[in-house]
Amino acid sequence: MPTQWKKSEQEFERACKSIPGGVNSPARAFGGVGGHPILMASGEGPMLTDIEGNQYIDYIGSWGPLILGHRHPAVVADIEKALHEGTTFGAPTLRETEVAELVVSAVPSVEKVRMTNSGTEASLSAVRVARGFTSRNKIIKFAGCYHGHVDSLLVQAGSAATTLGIPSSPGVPESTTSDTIVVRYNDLDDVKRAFKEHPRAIAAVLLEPVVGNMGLVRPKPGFLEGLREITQADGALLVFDEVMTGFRLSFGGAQQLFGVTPDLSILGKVIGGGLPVGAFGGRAEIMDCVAPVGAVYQAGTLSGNPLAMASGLATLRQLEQSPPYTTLEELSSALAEGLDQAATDAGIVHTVARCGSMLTLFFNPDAVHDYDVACRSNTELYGKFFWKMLERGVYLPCSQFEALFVSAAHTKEHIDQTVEATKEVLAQLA
Ligand SMILES: Cc1ncc(COP(=O)(O)O)c(C=O)c1O
Ligand SMILES: N[C@H](C=O)CCC(=O)O
Repeated sequence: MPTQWKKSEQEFERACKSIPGGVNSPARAFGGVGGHPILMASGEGPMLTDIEGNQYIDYIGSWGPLILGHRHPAVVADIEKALHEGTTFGAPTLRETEVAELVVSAVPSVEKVRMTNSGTEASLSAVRVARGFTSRNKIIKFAGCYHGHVDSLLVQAGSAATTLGIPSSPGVPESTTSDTIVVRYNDLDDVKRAFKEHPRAIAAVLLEPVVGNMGLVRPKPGFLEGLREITQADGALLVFDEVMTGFRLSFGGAQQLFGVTPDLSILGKVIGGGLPVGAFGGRAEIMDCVAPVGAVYQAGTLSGNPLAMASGLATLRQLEQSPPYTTLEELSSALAEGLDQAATDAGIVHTVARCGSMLTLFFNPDAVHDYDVACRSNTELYGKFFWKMLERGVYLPCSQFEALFVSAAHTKEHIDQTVEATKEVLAQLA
């Protein structure tokens, strides 16, 4: 390790003695780029500072939640206020209703919403509700989509499962995944085939409407609309996992951007503004299946806890009152164009994919529209690119199979600096 990361190396080795792989989530382990993770100490706006004082322009934003950047003053102030009132009561609070009302007003599919502590919890609860509501068991998921570490969905999952080459995890019994049908993203024929094989047996089609977990992959025109038609015709539920895209691609998420309304939505990341939150919501008749109104059991000691609700509420209010989406679009499109041009100038085979403030520079000759194409990317080159960018103070995803996130705290100067660094690095790697 270069000398500026000596302390990180030592501290990471120390962590490995008491934490599996030294990390509390495998996506942070640098498995896709080699070497040790850098331990971070603080964040401010779009910048991260590591434990040795090195600074980075941060394009991770904690893997998506920090759309306003680190320590946005309005978010910090509301968390501090909540902290002084009490961290948890195990009883309903006003903030929970306020967050729920905001989500209902913003997200087209959501008439009622239940809070959880993570996207994983929200996904597993949404699947249970879909099964309870339809009295069917089978679930369609798409190769390369990631919905958290839910047993029944941990099949050909994207994110670190792809980075680390774990197509299906030991510890997940076949009996748990036998009702999971995996089909190809952006391939309506594959979906139709599954419905033909299992008529009126499929509870839900679950997907990331824009995928962030095999790198950024956009839905082809007509794909989401096609899924809406197929599910409606069969009586299956359409479930959008908007943990990454919710409140990021627009205030109403990908469903608002693409004009396709699912039956259920899964939320996380931005909705917690950097504290642990997930949520699932949908039409009232479906959500009323959930206990205590209905019989589908779902619960959580700390669900909707005051600190997380304060952080989420402050973030959502900020997004509603000063929408950053036009600025995010401008910054992100300038970044995508800059990366594209830098790779073209260096003569490096690549393709850039972007939707709003999420994007990926794939070292891949083909437009990436599904998992198989994504997996043909040059991950070795990506690893070299990642480290050289880090040396220049740009913190990118530590895997080819993760998206990069631009925040409202980034400025044109940060984007220009990043593009300059990319030009230098790719010229060296050509
Ligand atoms: C689309 C998607 N769904 C679900 C999850 C799971 O969320 P969490 O990590 O909060 O459990 C993630 C991220 O991890 C995600 O990106
Ligand atoms: N891609 C993952 C989720 O979005 C990254 C976060 C994690 O699993 O730690």
